Amino acid sequence: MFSLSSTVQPQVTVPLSHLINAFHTPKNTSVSLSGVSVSQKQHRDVVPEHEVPSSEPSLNLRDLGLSELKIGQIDQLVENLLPGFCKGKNISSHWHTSHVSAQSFFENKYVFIQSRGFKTLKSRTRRLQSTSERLAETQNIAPSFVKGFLLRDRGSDVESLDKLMKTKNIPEAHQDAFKTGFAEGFLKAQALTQKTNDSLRRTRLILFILLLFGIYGLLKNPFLSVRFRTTTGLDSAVDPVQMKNVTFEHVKGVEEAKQELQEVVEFLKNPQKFTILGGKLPKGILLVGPPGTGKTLLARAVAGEADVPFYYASGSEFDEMFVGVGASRIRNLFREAKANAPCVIFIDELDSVGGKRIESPMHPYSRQTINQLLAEMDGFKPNEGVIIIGATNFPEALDNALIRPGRFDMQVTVPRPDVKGRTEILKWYLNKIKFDQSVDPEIIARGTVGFSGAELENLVNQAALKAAVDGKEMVTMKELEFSKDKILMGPERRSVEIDNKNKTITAYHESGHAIIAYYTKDAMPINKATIMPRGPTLGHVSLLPENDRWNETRAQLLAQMDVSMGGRVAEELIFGTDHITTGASSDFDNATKIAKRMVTKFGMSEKLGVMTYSDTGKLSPETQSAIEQEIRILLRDSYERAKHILKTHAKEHKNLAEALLTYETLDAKEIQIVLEGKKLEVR
Ligand SMILES: Nc1ncnc2c1ncn2[C@@H]1O[C@H](COP(=O)(O)OP(=O)(O)OP(=O)(O)O)[C@@H](O)[C@H]1O
Ligand SMILES: [Zn+2]
Repeated sequence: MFSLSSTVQPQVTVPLSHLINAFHTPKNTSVSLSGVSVSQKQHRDVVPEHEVPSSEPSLNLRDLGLSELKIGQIDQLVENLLPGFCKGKNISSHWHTSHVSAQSFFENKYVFIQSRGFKTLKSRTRRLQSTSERLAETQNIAPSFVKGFLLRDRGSDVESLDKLMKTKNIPEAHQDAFKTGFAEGFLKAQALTQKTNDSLRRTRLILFILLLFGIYGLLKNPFLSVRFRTTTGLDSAVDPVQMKNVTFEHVKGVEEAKQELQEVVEFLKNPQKFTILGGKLPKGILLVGPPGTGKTLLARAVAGEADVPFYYASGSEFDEMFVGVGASRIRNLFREAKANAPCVIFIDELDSVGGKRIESPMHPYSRQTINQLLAEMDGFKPNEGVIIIGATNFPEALDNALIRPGRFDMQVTVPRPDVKGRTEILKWYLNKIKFDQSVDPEIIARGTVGFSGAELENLVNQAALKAAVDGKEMVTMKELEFSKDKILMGPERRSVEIDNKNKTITAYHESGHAIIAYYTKDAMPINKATIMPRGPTLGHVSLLPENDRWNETRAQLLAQMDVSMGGRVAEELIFGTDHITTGASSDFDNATKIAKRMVTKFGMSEKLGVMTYSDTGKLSPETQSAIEQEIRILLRDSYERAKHILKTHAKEHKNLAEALLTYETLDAKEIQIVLEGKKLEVR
């Protein structure tokens, strides 16, 4: 059994203490920023999870509609919104104990709000003003400048709070966060359009709203912890977020994906007509790609282009502790969607609800959830006009049932942008800030290989921040280069380190396969090995059957098993059992499949004899356990053989991995040269 590394689990909550710390270290704006943005979702699988003690109240960034917090936003959040958010939560004692510097700050607010008066509001507003002034002083920048510079308008998504509160599916425990998010979005929107005076009036209004909600929350649910949000989903209604404002125009550098999705848009515009004309569409579309490449954005754009409702759900939301909650959420979601077809249902992080790995004690009811999802997908006809778009970074981790025909049977790859795409994305985000004539996005694009859309957006924002901190009027190449380097080399660009680490792991993994194939008599000869990611896979070794007809003898099957094992064993030998990756577990699956076939189909087991067991379900428990036992033995032996070979040829293994790291792809001849200990010619 392999438990896949827990870092795959999305982590989008930010402990309040981080925000507070961020706020309390105005000098270290960048450091504290990264402390917060560590939890931004695009870093979720490369950054180790924060230790968020369950008693620690935390904010869910996604609920705020944010992928990261920017300096101005932190300021605003902490100053205006968190108190409303914390209201009614049993948190004050927490601040007493562990956050001394934050304690007084928060206690103040706490008392503030409890006085429930307009005077309080006024003084809070004044306080707000003074803080931005204070910040401005320490940074030597004008507050309005900071705002105009950094807070881009995403506020057009925001409708009236009343309406949204009614129509959005928000578990009770999330409502405060939602309100905060709303108010936050509101602030953002008005930051662009309003002058300070005006904005203060609005801020006051928001504070008032929050205050009311705060009191309401206190009366209703005084000790509801933020992270514990399990029981409230059962009866919640689901309603769409209409995304009229997001179109394909907003998604840059993923032309192929857009083209593939164009047909879906046509379908959604007029489902009946589309099907009458003989058009056929999958029910489910899987958007596959690394984090931050715009999968969510694309899904919204599909709905936006077709002008239909967009239902958002995140796989991790279904990850519930109580029986039936996830399943019932799915049911509600589909019921609402079907009633409002044509529409788009988007399920982000599909792997966290539909992954193979979720059958673990950590996720006791996920099987129910996934079954419900499957039942719902089977339960309507293609012409009903409901399109389900799922997003995942790990398609190989998905439950096979999900990708069968009639379910998520269309895959659209959303890759990291190439240089042209990066240029477009940079231009797009540059146009939202003030930048100097001399700025050449293409130069930056050339230096940012491997950056995702979200990272490029971040780069531009960081440059703007830098310019603001330096008291400049505009962003120049200097700031862009600075933030590029900072992201590339600074502590927060862990993804580069991780990318390098991943590359190394992949190199050892793939050379593990190659070494076994090379030194095992009956294995197929190697065709090539590569660590270049192709589609969603990190790397691969391809083998060539010698003859057209690959006659599978027992020895050949065993060799095949060993080759499969090689990748996993290599990871274990080099990096230790703690670091075995997803890719490695699929090797193990592979080997298991072969072993199973050998025992049950090919009669290749001594113990069970020459017979086939076609329907394993009908066998006696004894026979079944004998089969399992045999499979286990085959796997164990294969594992040992692979381990032995890799240990014996540790030096060759290392050489090959290093050659792969240098050349990325090696063909059969080159592999042989390396394994014979000769030098590869520089290509
Ligand atoms: N191709 C792109 N064009 C424009 N903006 C982009 C692009 N990719 C990412 N972004 C920016 O980054 C943000 C995050 O992207 P998004 O949430 O769509 O990524 P994702 O692929 O869904 O990531 P995840 O896998 O983490 O959910 C977007 O809201 C957008 O601001
Ligand atoms: Zn492998």
